[in-house]
Amino acid sequence: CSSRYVLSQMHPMWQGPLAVPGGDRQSPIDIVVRKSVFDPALKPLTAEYDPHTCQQIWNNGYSFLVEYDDTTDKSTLKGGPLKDKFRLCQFHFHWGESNAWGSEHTVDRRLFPAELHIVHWNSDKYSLFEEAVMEDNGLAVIGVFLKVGKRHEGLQKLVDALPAVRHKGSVVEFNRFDPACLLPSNTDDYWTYHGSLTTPPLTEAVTWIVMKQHIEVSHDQLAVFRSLLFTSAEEEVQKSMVNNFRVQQPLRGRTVRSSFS
Ligand SMILES: NS(=O)(=O)c1nccs1
Ligand SMILES: [Zn+2]
Repeated sequence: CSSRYVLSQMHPMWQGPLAVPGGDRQSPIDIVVRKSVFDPALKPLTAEYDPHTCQQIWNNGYSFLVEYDDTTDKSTLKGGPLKDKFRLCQFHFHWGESNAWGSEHTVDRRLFPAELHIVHWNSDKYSLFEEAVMEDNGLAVIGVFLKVGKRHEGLQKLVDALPAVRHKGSVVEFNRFDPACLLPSNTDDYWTYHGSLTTPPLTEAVTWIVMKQHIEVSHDQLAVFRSLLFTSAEEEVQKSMVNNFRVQQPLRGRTVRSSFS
């Protein structure tokens, strides 16, 4: 998908000083469970992904993106808090150098070792990711927390391909991967709120859908994530790709809704 347009504007210093003008719905945030509001109108999510739309894995110098062909509506997300149909574009992760931290969202301040983001754009309203990324109702991102435990069999195919994209800028062909295998068994229980991309351009275009149930991956699988590099092959000093998460942002009066009571 064309999220490379968005992510290629990355620069390491975006973490801190970059204030988004008028940014009052930034992400990530801490989800305070007792302050979330149960909304019985929230529906179950319907994710229908065609594994054949999987195209490649790309190290963009910030994370590794598994990118999908988003020129048709073959892989879509609807339901949940969404009114429109959203097209799968890519998924990626954020993680720490240690298992003690790494996620972007937290639940009652609890940190997880990593967080999966499955990125979709509103194909009922827009015709390209680049357009949707600038609009309020443009994107829907599913967030799933990762915990260290038993090995995730579905993830292993992706883990085995990662050494081929060790350096920033590398791409490897990657086919037939269904991101649904990375969703928790229960996708009916989630929190949802309006926020932003957590990497540049940080636009406030995202309906966040954060799963209550986490998935488990093994310590060794997470170690392969940490073997990736922020730096390209040409750079003298190689830097491990770790701690690629944004600092938490103020809630600014937003309400986080829950699909469960
Ligand atoms: N980390 S994120 O899912 O908010 C994202 N940033 C840019 C494209 S997708
Ligand atoms: Zn992300």
